[in-house]
Amino acid sequence: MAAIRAKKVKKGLNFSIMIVGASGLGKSTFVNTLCDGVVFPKKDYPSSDKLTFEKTVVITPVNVELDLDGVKLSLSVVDTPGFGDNINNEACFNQIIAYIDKQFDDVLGEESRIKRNPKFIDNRVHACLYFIPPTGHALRELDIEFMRKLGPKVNIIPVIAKADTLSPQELIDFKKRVVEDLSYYKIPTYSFPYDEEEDDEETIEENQHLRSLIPFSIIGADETITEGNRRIRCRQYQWGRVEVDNPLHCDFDTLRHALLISHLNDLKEITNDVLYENYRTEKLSHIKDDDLDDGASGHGMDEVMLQKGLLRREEERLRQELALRQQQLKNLEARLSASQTNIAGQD
Ligand SMILES: Nc1nc2c(ncn2[C@@H]2O[C@H](COP(=O)(O)OP(=O)(O)OP(=O)(O)O)[C@@H](O)[C@H]2O)c(=O)[nH]1
Repeated sequence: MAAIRAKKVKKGLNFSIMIVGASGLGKSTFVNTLCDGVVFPKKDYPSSDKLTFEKTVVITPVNVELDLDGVKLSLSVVDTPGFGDNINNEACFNQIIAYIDKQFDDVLGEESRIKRNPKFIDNRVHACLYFIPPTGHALRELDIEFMRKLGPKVNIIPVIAKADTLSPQELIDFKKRVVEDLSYYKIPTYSFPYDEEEDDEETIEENQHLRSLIPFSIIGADETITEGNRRIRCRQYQWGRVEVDNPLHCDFDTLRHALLISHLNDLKEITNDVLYENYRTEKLSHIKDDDLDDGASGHGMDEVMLQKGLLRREEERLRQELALRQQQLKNLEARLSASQTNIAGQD
């Protein structure tokens, strides 16, 4: 299975990830580290008195072209700054969910067109990284509520932000509590699925390992140093440094590999075959109900389109038949008038 995924990646692909979490949790730094460049410039943070007003969530997709060992990947990063700052987060939830729905609607609309738009861009979100604050306690009500709302629409991958602020033991305990909460509150997240009967041992082991890391611990780099031939992306402290790409320090590198290489196609397939399909079914069944409520005879968008096409064809057929009959009538009238002239001549 892993080999098939790697083959598909070689063709050059597009992929869309959404980054969600409270302000200041290191989302922009993470994206810059993921892309190994400055996608989002470092911000000047306002003083605490300026943070009291309510911010609006601005949904801003940014496209980045990545070269992963010769493989071109067009990555769309959907950042959602400021989520979780407001006392009432309902508006933020709605905006983020509306963004995901809009991408599904665009694909649904495109599928229903008789003539396809060759320039159509599919912007459906394939993975949503949900940044959990490193509180060391458990999931907050806000995290639970939001992930439960998002889960049916997008592959959620929970991550612990700024994992370097927790000691190794605190991190182990926090991960355990988050996993318990995810299960207790039945929060649908991406599960690194595998098939015990069909997949090979290596694939099963890889997925089991990835599952065991959920929620992934993340550290964002704020500088890069060179030691000999080694390029080290890290954060430096008085007591030492944490290395972002070192699996002993955090799960960043493993997550990056899963997201952009090994599980990219699986995330896209689940988005298309499961999440979009569920959305489409629900949406079309609502259209059907609305049609029935209105007394209309259509059965969902596809059926309405079909009925329209059939009606148009019937109209065309009747038009042609009318033209034929009119011609036949004209011929008959001409023959009648000719025979009347003959009769008059004979008289
Ligand atoms: N300790 C630690 N600090 C981090 C980490 N990642 C980012 N930071 C710091 O946290 C601060 C905020 O980082 P940003 O990346 O701007 O956070 P953000 O989530 O994008 O913030 P908003 O765009 O306001 O939502 C910066 O000073 C970063 O240097 C990390 O992994 N560990």
